[in-house]
Amino acid sequence: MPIPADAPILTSAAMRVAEAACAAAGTSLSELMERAGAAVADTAWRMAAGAPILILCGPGNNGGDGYVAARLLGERGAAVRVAALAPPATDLAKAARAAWTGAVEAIVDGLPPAPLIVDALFGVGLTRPLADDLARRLRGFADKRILAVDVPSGVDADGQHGWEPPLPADVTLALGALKPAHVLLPTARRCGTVLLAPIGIAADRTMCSLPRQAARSPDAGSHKYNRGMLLVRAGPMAGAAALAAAAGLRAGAGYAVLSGADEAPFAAIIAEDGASYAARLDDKRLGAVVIGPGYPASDALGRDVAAAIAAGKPLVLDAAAIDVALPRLDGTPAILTPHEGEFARAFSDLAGNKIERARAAAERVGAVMIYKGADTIIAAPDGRVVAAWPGSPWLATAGTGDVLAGACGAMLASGGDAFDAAVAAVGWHIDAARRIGPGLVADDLIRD
Ligand SMILES: NC(=O)C1=CN([C@@H]2O[C@H](COP(=O)(O)OP(=O)(O)OC[C@H]3O[C@@H](n4cnc5c(N)ncnc54)[C@H](OP(=O)(O)O)[C@@H]3O)[C@@H](O)[C@H]2O)[C@@H](O)CC1
Ligand SMILES: [K+]
Repeated sequence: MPIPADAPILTSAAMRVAEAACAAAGTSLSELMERAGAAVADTAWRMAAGAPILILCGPGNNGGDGYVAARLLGERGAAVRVAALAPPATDLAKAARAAWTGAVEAIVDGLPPAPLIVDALFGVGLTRPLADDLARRLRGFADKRILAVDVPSGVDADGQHGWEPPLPADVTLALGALKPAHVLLPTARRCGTVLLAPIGIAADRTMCSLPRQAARSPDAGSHKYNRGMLLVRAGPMAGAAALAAAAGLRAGAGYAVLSGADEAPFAAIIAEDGASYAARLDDKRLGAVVIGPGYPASDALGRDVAAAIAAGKPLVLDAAAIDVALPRLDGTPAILTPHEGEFARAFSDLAGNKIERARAAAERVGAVMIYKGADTIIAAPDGRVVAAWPGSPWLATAGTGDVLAGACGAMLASGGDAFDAAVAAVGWHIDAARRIGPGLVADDLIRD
């Protein structure tokens, strides 16, 4: 289920702002609809490969895009039919309907299907779940190829309601920008391959999909300390911290110390007993501290986290270390990596979709949040968001969170912005998982 990299994500309200800005800058809304319809027609043309196409049009501008696409496909010689749910209700959709000279069938039981169905029923203007009889009729097309215009109809584009569409798409053509529903579960799974038609909208980029990761190569002036010196503090389950330290080296740290452990997976990692932890925290060359992997809540964890915060080093906090650190962070640069259960425990009062909750948590704590899951969201206190859907399903296995924490440590230790470090670490983690694929165990991520 690929999705365009580094693409803007806009809510329906932000789409309307962008649309108005376009109009103010001289591009009419009918021109935008023409561009949208042309992009739908191109995609449908390729997907149909000569087979007949049935376009289902709704009453709003999503339906308007469908009528424009029908006209353009007809002009190209495609075998295209149109069926409408209701007459067009907006001026733009009325004009698009009027320019379609073919027949308009009704969406009723027994409507003959076509090998390709274009779903132009509802886009960002959906305000409630679909009526039962419409949902039932749409389910009847489930064995056809489905191209959804903007979002699969029935989906709440803003991702506030997890309404699932009766007709999941093989391809969804997002118009102008991605929408939260394309990157958040459960709806992201129903969008198929997501493509983006830019249509000339100047979209705000505060919220984007995960960018492609450039290879991070050391340069001629690099040495082990300026590539990033990383300290991983082990708890009772030292294996998890060892995974984090090894991942830190693999992700590009120049030097990794594993404090409080007898052995490490690589000879290149300095494994030492916990007594020197305080001295390590004082080391001026130290770039970041990772604490939490394999370290359940205890007085010792509280002391170790407090010492790390007092040292003022950039922190990566995972698992129980998140709860311990929250009341004390107070401006320390940090990346927090909660999974669903940890997030719910720490931020049980926050409401909204996953993006909004991640953002609110980051703002409250003043630290970067990597809210993990198949639809990982990275949020900064200043409102920036990167959505990492679809990740790799092979990461759903023990130890991969420890590896991510170590990768965050490496990116943070090399200096720079904590949000950029978190994005780079999530990207590194997903790329590594995709290279390995079936049968992945967390240890594979640190091998090569
Ligand atoms: N933004 C842009 O830059 C561009 C946007 N473009 C396109 O416009 C789309 C947005 O269009 P839109 O705002 O007209 O809304 P849309 O999704 O067609 O539906 C609204 C209609 O549906 C109705 N309705 C709602 N829920 C319903 C339900 N459950 N069951 C039944 N009816 C329901 C609602 O009526 P009401 O709620 O008043 O009853 C209203 O009549 C966008 O996704 C993209 O495709 C492009 O053309 C170009 C550039
Ligand atoms: K649609």
